[in-house]
Amino acid sequence: MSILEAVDLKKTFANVTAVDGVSLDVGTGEIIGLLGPNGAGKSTTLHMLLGLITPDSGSIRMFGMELAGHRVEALSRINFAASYVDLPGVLHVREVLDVFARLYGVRDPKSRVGELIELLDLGPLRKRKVMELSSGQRTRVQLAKALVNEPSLLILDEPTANLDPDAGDRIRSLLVRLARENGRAMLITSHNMQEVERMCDRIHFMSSGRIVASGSAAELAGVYGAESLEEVFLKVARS
Ligand SMILES: Nc1ncnc2c1ncn2[C@@H]1O[C@H](COP(=O)(O)OP(=O)(O)OP(=O)(O)O)[C@@H](O)[C@H]1O
Repeated sequence: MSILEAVDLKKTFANVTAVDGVSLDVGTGEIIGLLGPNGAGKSTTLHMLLGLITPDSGSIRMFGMELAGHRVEALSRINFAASYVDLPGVLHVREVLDVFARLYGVRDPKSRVGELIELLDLGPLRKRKVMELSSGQRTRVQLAKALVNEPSLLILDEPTANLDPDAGDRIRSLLVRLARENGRAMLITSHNMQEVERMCDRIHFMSSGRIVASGSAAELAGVYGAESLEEVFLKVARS
């Protein structure tokens, strides 16, 4: 079942065309990767899908509803994590998760927050202020926050950017498990090609605001005569 369908999205800031006709869809349990060089338009695309900025044109449907007319209902079923989004720094980790659980109307906030603390290995940090955490620790809190409402669609802008190899590996395994076992759909951006190769069912390469290549990692490697996704990236980015 299609959870997200975006058709022909366009966004221009002053004289910069950030997104120029992007169409994509995400189905139940699918992990879709959005790749591309710096400035390609990935975050702008995600921000339009999240309703944070309004597209100049194009349409977005989530769970069969037009986002523009059903924002509250659609957005209550998705969630988002990015390292550049600040969480309330003076609150303790547990308090932050509790606030978001209540904002999303989670039925039993206390037990959901307990589950997330366990899932993201935040036990030792639960009584620490968010502003005192390292960037990698904050990333784990961001991911816990993104899972608080058990979203059907997770939008993740570089979900493992600040994580050490061990924490990154654990988070990738967790996200893949949530997709495969719980049917959560995900749309992620990443500059880590091994991560994308391991996690994503389908990949879209963006360049100058457009999707210029799409397929599984294996399909893209075949099309570009490359041995790895990293090599595909270099060929696409430099072509
Ligand atoms: N609020 C804004 N005002 C003006 N220009 C913007 C704004 N947001 C993004 N842009 C421009 O739009 C283009 C796409 O930016 P975007 O952040 O979507 O790229 P990205 O693919 O996410 O890049 P990165 O990999 O560096 O995060 C860039 O040229 C950027 O400078």
